[in-house]
Amino acid sequence: MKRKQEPEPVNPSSFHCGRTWSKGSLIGRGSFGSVFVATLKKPISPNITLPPFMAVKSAEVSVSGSLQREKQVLDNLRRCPHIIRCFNLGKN
Ligand SMILES: Nc1ncnc2c1ncn2[C@@H]1O[C@H](COP(=O)(O)OP(=O)(O)OP(=O)(O)O)[C@@H](O)[C@H]1O
Repeated sequence: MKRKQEPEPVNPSSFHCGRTWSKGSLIGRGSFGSVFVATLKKPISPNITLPPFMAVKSAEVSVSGSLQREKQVLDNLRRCPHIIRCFNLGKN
């Protein structure tokens, strides 16, 4: 059986709010952050395909450790088709 090709990691320095994507309306709030619609403005590179609409979680720097752990869990589960992919983690 052929294994699905690993998605290329997104370079954090090229994933900018305002340049690469723009923040839209609030979708919901969780224990340590708020989630907004994110709309892709322009492709990062021809090799990396991002969806036209994504969800972006915004939180205070004080809880950035929790976001990092959440990304780690999502990265570990990236081959599961039922788990969302975390494209990037960054400061704005
Ligand atoms: N990838 C996503 N796509 C669409 N909606 C999302 C996505 N992630 C989160 N949401 C929405 O935003 C809300 C808040 O999400 P968040 O991950 O911050 O917290 P939670 O997982 O619901 O709760 P908690 O942080 O307490 O575990 C969710 O309940 C959901 O409605």
